[in-house]
Amino acid sequence: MTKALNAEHITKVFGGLTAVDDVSLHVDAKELVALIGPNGAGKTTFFNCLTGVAPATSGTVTIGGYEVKKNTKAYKVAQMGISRTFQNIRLFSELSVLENVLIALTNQYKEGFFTAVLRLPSFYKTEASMEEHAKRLLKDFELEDVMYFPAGNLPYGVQRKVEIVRALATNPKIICLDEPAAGMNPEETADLTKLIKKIQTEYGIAVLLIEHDMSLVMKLAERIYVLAEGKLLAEGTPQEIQNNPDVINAYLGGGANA
Ligand SMILES: Nc1ncnc2c1ncn2[C@@H]1O[C@H](COP(=O)(O)OP(=O)(O)OP(=O)(O)O)[C@@H](O)[C@H]1O
Repeated sequence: MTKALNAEHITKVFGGLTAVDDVSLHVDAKELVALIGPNGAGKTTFFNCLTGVAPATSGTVTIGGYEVKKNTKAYKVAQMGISRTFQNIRLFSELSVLENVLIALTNQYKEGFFTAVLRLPSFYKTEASMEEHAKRLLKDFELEDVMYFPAGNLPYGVQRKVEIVRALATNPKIICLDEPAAGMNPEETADLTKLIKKIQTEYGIAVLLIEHDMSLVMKLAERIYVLAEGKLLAEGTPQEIQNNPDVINAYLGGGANA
């Protein structure tokens, strides 16, 4: 089976600091994998290498079997089938929830230049299909009640949810979520857990999850990779990771939210 994501020997150097050091990781199609590690371990930097936000110093990334060429722009990498969320919410706060999702859909509903400029009938048909698609997604994730609200006015947990649905709207092979539960209350975290599971099982999209909330990770992940000081410390099932002495020493025993 083609892997949703295959990253081999990724290294990222900032000046004198090697933030990610020869890390290889893969996510199979429809698999849910977590990447954990103490603060500063290199998790977000690794995500940035995967998604073209800050290209790796060395190493290769393939998405759905296609290699990401060096210096490919982040939006081109996204078009190859990887989408992500950031630690800090990056919605268009003045726009409505619906408009935020519509923006993410535009790549899938491309219109010819003349069709758009001349406002030919197919332009309006495409617009209507996009809106229907966006509303279907919002309904599916129980966001239809807030779809006309400015995204920036919504509670934090709801904004996070909108951001994930927006990432889903690009029709990716894999979604990378960077600490989606950070700052959420227990009720919001429970809702988020269901949402992530739904992306994997009902939408058939692979998920790579960075998260400090260990109960969420242990509940959701099929496999876990552990980073420490930029290096891959361990890889295994949740049970193997929980019982790995190196991991307990470096992370779970180090005051993490276990
Ligand atoms: N743009 C940058 N320039 C220089 N150093 C950086 C840059 N980005 C990250 N770093 C450094 O790289 C290391 C890894 O940081 P990174 O944010 O990837 O860790 P993390 O595992 O995601 O941490 P956290 O769990 O706190 O988000 C840190 O020492 C950080 O200071």
